[in-house]
Amino acid sequence: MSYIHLQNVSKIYNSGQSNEIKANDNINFDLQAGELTIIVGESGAGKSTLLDILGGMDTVTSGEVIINNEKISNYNHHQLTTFRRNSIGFVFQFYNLLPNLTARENVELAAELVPQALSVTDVLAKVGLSERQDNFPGELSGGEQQRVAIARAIVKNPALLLCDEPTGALDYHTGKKILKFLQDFCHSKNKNVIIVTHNQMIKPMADHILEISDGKIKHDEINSHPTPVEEIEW
Ligand SMILES: Nc1ncnc2c1ncn2[C@@H]1O[C@H](COP(=O)(O)OP(=O)(O)OP(=O)(O)O)[C@@H](O)[C@H]1O
Repeated sequence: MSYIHLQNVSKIYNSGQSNEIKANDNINFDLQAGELTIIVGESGAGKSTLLDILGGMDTVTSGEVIINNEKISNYNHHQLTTFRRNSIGFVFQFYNLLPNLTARENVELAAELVPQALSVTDVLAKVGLSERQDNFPGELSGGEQQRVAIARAIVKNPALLLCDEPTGALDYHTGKKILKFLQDFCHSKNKNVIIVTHNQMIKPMADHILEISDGKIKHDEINSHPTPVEEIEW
């Protein structure tokens, strides 16, 4: 059984109206446990919609979403909240940190949500922020803020880490470090990481590549020899 299974998944906005949009249009794919997956496509292709569905932040119009043997497409609001809290780490393009909490406090807040949290001190060390943990987000660089956001996501020890354009606000070298961290995290911990991007050049880093266009999966490829991020130029 695949770790993630999507069958005939559609998400239609403004259904039946003149401005109807098929953001996701009959999507089918399977992801195996431990895969780093890149979902790539142009702006408006339906990437964020798909990521939100996988993370239980949005619901499907039709179709089935099964994650770790749980049919989350049948979940009610309360079940989705529990699923998100316990199983999902989410990394956003613009970090979404709480500005009035220090780096450490941002991570602690997430750790308090779940029973299986990792050590806040260890996770901050892992992302290289031990020295900056008492700084507020406004005192940190973009790369440092994104590392706080990643620490906040992984301290929950989630089975599934979802990243929506995680390097979109970062310069080339900082972005590369963040992608290397995500690749190492996935492969060393055997976790599932899904990265949404419009950057075709980073596809070789993934174990699994899904190309999306007009809400449809246009290409589904397994890469049995992913390239280490440090060897990719873009
Ligand atoms: N809440 C909504 N109501 C109506 N239309 C929406 C809504 N959310 C997204 N859409 C539309 O669905 C389509 C897919 O949007 P989505 O955000 O998933 O694309 P994306 O590939 O993530 O784009 P980007 O890279 O620009 O973020 C777009 O046409 C968008 O305008």
